[in-house]
Amino acid sequence: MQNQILNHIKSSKVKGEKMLAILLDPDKLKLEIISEIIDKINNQNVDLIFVGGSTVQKGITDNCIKEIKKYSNIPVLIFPGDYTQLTDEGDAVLFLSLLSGNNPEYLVHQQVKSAPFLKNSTLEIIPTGYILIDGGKETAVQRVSKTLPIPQNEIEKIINTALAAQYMGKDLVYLEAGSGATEPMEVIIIKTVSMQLDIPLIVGGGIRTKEQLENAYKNGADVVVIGTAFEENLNILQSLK
Ligand SMILES: CC(C)=CCC/C(C)=C/CC/C(C)=C/CC/C(C)=C/COP(=O)(O)OP(=O)(O)O
Ligand SMILES: O=P(O)(O)OC[C@@H](O)CO
Ligand SMILES: [Mg+2]
Repeated sequence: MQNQILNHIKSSKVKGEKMLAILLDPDKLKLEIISEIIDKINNQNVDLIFVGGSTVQKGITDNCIKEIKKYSNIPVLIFPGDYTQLTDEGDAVLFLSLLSGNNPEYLVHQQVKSAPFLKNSTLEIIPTGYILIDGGKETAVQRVSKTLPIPQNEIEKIINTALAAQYMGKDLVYLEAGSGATEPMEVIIIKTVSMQLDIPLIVGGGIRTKEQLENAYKNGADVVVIGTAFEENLNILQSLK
């Protein structure tokens, strides 16, 4: 069905049902351990599985998602660092444009390079404004994209960038503090951005505790993404429930 996953995210937002996404990085996932990993995700209120990385070896996302799909019915969204990560094994792609930076490669060229694949693809395409916020240390996204994050105190710029995403027709905004950020972004950012947006808001980067998760939800995040904390402790989801 067209827009199935986006519609699910939108209707959850309307109902106030918060969503949790777990980020899995194909580079770090040996195929042999995927069944064990999925076992830790199933039945833990995980709504979405994101698969991607800033740099992923070409061609491995395919087998990684195939393996995930053997053990789980949770929708798989490709969260691509570049167009080579696209595969029809996924259910949808967060069709990112890195709006916080001024590198045309990540604003539009990666998207152009993905068009020949996407025109014959079954992936649901979800246009997403991706906004990198300074999380206190240099991140993989920053290194790969050669762009600077927006400082947390430039709140007007963050709001305006998120609004511009919505006006451009993006279906989602993703506020990213960077994978493994020492601290999640200040909740005031989530709050002010979410209050001004009509479209759903994804928040990720540095979220490790139940309190941080709840704070993100309370302040208006519709989807929270957890990657590093799960990589470091596969049993963490029990304590976040
Ligand atoms: C639209 C298509 C086909 C591609 C989008 C390309 C764009 C605009 C990417 C944005 C910039 C970028 C490099 C995003 C990466 C997002 C991501 C998957 C982050 C999670 O991975 P990390 O944890 O940061 O990276 P590693 O763990 O691989 O170091
Ligand atoms: O790895 P963490 O810090 O949980 O961040 C998740 C995601 O937002 C990274 O792109
Ligand atoms: Mg990572």
